[in-house]
Amino acid sequence: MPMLKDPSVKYKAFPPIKLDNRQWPSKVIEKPPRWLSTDLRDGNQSLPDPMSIAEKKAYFNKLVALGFKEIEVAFPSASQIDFDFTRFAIETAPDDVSIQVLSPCRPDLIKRTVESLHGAKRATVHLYLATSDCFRNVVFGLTKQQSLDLAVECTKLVRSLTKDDPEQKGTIWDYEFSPETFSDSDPEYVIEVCEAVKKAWGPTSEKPIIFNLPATVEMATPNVYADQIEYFSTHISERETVCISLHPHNDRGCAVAAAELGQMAGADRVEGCLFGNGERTGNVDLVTLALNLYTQGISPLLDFSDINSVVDIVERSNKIPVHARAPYGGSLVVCAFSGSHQDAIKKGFKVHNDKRQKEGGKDIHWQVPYLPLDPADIGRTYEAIIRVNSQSGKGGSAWVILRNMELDLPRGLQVAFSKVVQEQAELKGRELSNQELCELFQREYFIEYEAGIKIDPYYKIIDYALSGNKGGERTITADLEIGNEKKTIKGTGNGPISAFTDAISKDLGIQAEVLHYHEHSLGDKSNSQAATYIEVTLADGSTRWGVGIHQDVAQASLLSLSSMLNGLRKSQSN
Ligand SMILES: CC(=O)SCCNC(=O)CCNC(=O)[C@H](O)C(C)(C)COP(=O)(O)OP(=O)(O)OC[C@H]1O[C@@H](n2cnc3c(N)ncnc32)[C@H](O)[C@@H]1OP(=O)(O)O
Ligand SMILES: CC(C)C(=O)C(=O)O
Repeated sequence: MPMLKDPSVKYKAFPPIKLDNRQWPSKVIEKPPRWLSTDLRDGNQSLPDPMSIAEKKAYFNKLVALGFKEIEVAFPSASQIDFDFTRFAIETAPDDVSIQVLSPCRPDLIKRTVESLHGAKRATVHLYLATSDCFRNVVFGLTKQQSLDLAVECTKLVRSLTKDDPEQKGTIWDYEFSPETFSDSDPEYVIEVCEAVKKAWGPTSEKPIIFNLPATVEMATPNVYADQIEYFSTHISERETVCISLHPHNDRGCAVAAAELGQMAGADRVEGCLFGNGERTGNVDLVTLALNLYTQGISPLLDFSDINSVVDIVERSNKIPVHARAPYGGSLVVCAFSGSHQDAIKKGFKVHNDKRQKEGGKDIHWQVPYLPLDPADIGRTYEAIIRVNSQSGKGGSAWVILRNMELDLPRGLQVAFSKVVQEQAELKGRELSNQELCELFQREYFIEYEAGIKIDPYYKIIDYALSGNKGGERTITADLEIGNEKKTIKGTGNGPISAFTDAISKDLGIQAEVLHYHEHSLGDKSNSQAATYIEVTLADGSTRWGVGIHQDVAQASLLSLSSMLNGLRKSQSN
């Protein structure tokens, strides 16, 4: 069945909400909402392969560790497993964590649900009843008044079994009512039902009733949901005795936007799942909402410092991978392949780290191009940020060499090495790992370093002696191993480098004039090594780089010249 040329015959645009003088567009989110995780209920009920008890327990413990204070753990009347898991949660929850459970407005199921909570320190009974015309007519066959009466009768039953029952005084009870399909309901009718439910429950400002307003199916643009929330917030009476909770689903891919605009519209609480698991296209992603707050400078009061462990438990429990591009947690979201991004990120990190060093290492405003968040804040390593393939530029491979070998390549050498990398990346047709890049660098410049591979250069410096002449000239006598032969070369100059280039000119017949020289120390240990980078102009006018690493700076310089000789020989033999 192909798509309709005129879909309007089958699909109707969602009508705008009549909301005079809407305020939410000019509002800003200034604090985190009350969070409720429904991973173990709405998330779990939607899984092809539901969590085992062991997986639920591990997930529950992770939610507590992340800082959730309200956790919907089950639908206890649905199965013995859900009932028993509710008991586990009741028995293990910290005193400040409220255990929430869901029940439909069916008295027999409500009684079973309340039974599952016996002895809880804190518990929330959550009832739901759809209020849209579609559900009321198609699923229940009830009139508006009958649905309202059912919601009131069930609320009174919950009250009689919980806060009004002397046997239940040991539990701090909360009550949540969801006009299910709120996003497709007549706003005035929802208010009518909730006013009646509120009257039946009897909330106070200290113990507000939770009205959870679900976009059970996301039906319209996020601004419409915000209008619906603001309408509810401005029309419900005794607003101070009400906690407005959001429960957006993601059918149009807008759940995060809907949840943020809904908070701007007055909501106090958000229900969702980690990385957006849940029915169909999922519930709103609580990780994204929390870290969106964080990158606005607002603590979400949830701890995602080890985001990889969150990804791990979500994937293992749901048996559904977190999308590689999922905000903050996706495997590809803190890495850049394209050259201009890598270049900008590398420069951004340098500016940031230099500024931070000047400030004594304290945290400063984060402004690194393309990275809205410092990956380290959520436990992600910098190494993974820049990865190299055929789309990468000089900055990417230079970043990898810097991070893995501590070699801060001068720009000219970055350009030269990037050509070598590009050739390899195109040859292999894939990303080059950090190890492959470091080995490529070693082989290209014939250098060895602690964690690297063994290199067998043709030109080796075995020993050398420097002597000073009158007038400040220096003479070098260097013992080389060239292939399998030993040879001593001798030259003079104003320093070791010029003396050595003089020696290779006289005794090896290789003209090399130093064009650029850079050096820096490696590591912060007192016996730290020196890295030197030399670019020379050869007799034919071409240029070539050499790299040397040694504790002695002079020796490192000579090694960079022998590196250049080896590279020259390699290019001539190719
Ligand atoms: C939007 C949501 O995610 S809501 C939560 C949904 N989650 C689940 O359903 C998971 C757990 N549910 C279950 O295991 C089962 O539904 C049970 C055990 C609770 C009930 O099973 P059954 O009695 O066989 O009913 P069934 O699953 O077919 O549910 C449909 C019945 O519940 C009624 N119903 C549905 N929602 C509600 C509600 N909120 N309040 C009252 N009745 C409701 C329907 O009208 C229908 O009644 P009918 O059979 O008389 O026509
Ligand atoms: C039970 C309610 C809150 C629900 O899950 C939904 O409407 O999506």
